[in-house]
Amino acid sequence: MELESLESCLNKHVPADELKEAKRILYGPECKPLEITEDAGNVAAAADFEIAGFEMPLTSNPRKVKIGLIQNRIVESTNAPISNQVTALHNRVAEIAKAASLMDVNVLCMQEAWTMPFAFCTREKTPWTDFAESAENGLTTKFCQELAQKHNMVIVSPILERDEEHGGVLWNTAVVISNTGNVLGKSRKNHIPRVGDFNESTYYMEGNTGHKVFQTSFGRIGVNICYGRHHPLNWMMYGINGAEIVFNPSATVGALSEPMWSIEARCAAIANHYYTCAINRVGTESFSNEFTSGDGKPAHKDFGHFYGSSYVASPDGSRTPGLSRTRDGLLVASVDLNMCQQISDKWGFRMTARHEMYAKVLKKSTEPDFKRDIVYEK
Ligand SMILES: NC(=O)NCCC(=O)O
Repeated sequence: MELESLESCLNKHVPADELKEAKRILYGPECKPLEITEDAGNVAAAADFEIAGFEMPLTSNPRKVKIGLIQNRIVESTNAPISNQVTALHNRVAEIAKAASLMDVNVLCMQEAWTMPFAFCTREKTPWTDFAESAENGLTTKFCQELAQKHNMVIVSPILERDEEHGGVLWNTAVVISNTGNVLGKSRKNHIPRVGDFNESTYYMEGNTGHKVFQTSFGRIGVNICYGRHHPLNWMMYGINGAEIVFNPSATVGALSEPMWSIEARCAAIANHYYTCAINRVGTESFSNEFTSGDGKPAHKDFGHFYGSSYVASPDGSRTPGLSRTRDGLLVASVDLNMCQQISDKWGFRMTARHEMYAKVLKKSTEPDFKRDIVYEK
């Protein structure tokens, strides 16, 4: 049986008088519970998903924004007709987005490739490439444009993109939709995993949209998709472009990455003076045909367990508890964007970063005649 969450385990087993101090050390300055409105609670209960809300620490001069993160299982089996799978996921996300709207969420983000099973492990081209859609005018973008207008929310929608203008090639892309319903633009996944069952280079190449930051009515946002979270320079560039919130829509499994999950996005929030939002899907997805991991172990039909645990981290080092490891959920975090500037003024990592020094040596290190600066005893 899967553990429900780290927090449920701590709450159950750590004595009450020590729990507060343990959480301060683990999670930093306290995130206070945010009241779940009765209507939002009722939607979550009826549709059987977790809803959790937190108010993250505030500055003396707050500029508040509410972020919503959705994590979910796939709804239909992986061999159901594609349109049934996509429609079922649209319906599921519409339910959760309704609760987000009842919590006055301003910016909502879904998990990586949210309209499909995470089928890239199979390395089969069909039927999975048929899930790809145009970022600008595909069905899912139209669905999100309606949601954005209806709920007055910015929506970040990570999909498998088919780029019709360039020969129909595929990308792993997040579409950013303004609360007006207009498509603001798109951000493609920069770093493609080649680890374990994550064989995504079979489907698409490293992204070519750089580190775009989108000015929305609710702050400047960037999207660093999944495996990009292992790359500190990738995180850094969104900060250099002025991001105040960076979303990390992901799909990752326990055996591979769980000990890294709570650290990487949180470190990025601290190092770059912005909020980070780590989102992971939930559940175990099975496929009809066996696949191997190229490691001599027996062929198998599933990836293992996607462990959810979505959370938000603040530039002040605090973080929310994670959502469940097993259930669909909506995490609502009320954040204060002025924290980005105040923490930058306090810690001064931009001022002390010495980028000019690193820029030179980094450039040199990519050249074929580069020699490492190692000192040997004579
Ligand atoms: N989707 C994806 O890039 N997963 C790679 C595995 C990981 O980064 O944990």
